[in-house]
Amino acid sequence: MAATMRLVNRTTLRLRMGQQYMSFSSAPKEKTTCVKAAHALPQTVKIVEVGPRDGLQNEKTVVPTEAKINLINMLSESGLPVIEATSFVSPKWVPQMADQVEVMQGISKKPGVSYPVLTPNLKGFQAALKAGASEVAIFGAASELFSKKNINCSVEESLQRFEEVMKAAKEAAVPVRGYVSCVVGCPYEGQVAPEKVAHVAKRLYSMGCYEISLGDTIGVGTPGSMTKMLEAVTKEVPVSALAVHCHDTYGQALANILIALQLGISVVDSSVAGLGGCPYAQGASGNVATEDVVYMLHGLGIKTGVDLSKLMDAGAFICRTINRKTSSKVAQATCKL
Ligand SMILES: CC(C)(COP(=O)([O-])OP(=O)([O-])OC[C@H]1O[C@@H](n2cnc3c(N)ncnc32)[C@H](O)[C@@H]1OP(=O)([O-])[O-])[C@@H](O)C(=O)NCCC(=O)NCCSC(=O)C[C@@](C)(O)CC(=O)[O-]
Repeated sequence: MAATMRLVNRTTLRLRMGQQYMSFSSAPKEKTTCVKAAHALPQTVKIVEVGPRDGLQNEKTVVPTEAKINLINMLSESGLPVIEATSFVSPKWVPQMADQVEVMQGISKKPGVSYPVLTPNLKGFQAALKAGASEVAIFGAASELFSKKNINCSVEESLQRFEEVMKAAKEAAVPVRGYVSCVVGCPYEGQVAPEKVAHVAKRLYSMGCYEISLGDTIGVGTPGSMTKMLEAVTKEVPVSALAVHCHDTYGQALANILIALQLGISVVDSSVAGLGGCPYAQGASGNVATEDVVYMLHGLGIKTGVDLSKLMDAGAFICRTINRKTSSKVAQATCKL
């Protein structure tokens, strides 16, 4: 037993990223980490459902537009306040999102629900506006190599592009959310320094993003590394303007979300049935399942406004349609597959 424990402690976790293996040695550095300022948990949490975009963008076979529209409509009926619907990116880069206009025009927009879309540049922003989007998200990264692979420019160049989007968005009175990807680890660079994340988050906030979503794109974060990263970011951006976006590759997402809640964050991104992954971060698994987040939050007495049963119906629908097994533990446990 003791020998096994020593072995586990020495184990370097490896995440397969295409042909590369990045190492994330964990335990020793994190032993000294503790949550310094635990806030009272929030009474309500806003869940940002990213399944129709982040969840589906990585599917290899094209998901029929009608199925995407049905999924979004079912999610709207479950009480979710925000549903990221699609992205206005190049169809050459992400073919799965090529039907963005049809999706935006086909969904039944429920009053009170917002349907943001991703826009990497001015071209995407203008197309999104024309298709009826009333909220957009720009997406940067804390890692140079990921930025290059994902949006074909450096971090600084991306921030300059985003300034153009922000200017146009201000003129059109469109709210803009900002993402920072790779907030604890990058598939190409390994560990990412919390200061880099804080720098990009601050820039996005300063240019006018009303909310900054911190993405553990490849799901390597632990409560230790999340705490360090969040402590750095909260020095630069008010906690009320932060969200967390956790992928669940190493099964740490719920623990990481709980850490974020304890630090005062009350906006959580998640994906129904735990679908997803980023096309430019091969090997990373989907987002934390929305069903599991809702179950945990309700168990903590935190209000979300989400009807778990209707949410699970939406998860079951999309899993049947794309012939995938749900990653939601709650759906598995209740046999809503
Ligand atoms: C940003 C670009 C376009 C740069 O790509 P580029 O090739 O450098 O762009 P370009 O300006 O040189 O233009 C090349 C072609 O793309 C067109 N183009 C240019 N812009 C657009 C646009 N907006 N919509 C449609 N078409 C566009 C443009 O018109 C031209 O067309 P062509 O003349 O060759 O026919 C490209 O790299 C791209 O689309 N990348 C998107 C990648 C992506 O969507 N990744 C997944 C989302 S990020 C993510 O998942 C992480 C996140 C947010 O979830 C958080 C987390 O988990 O951490």
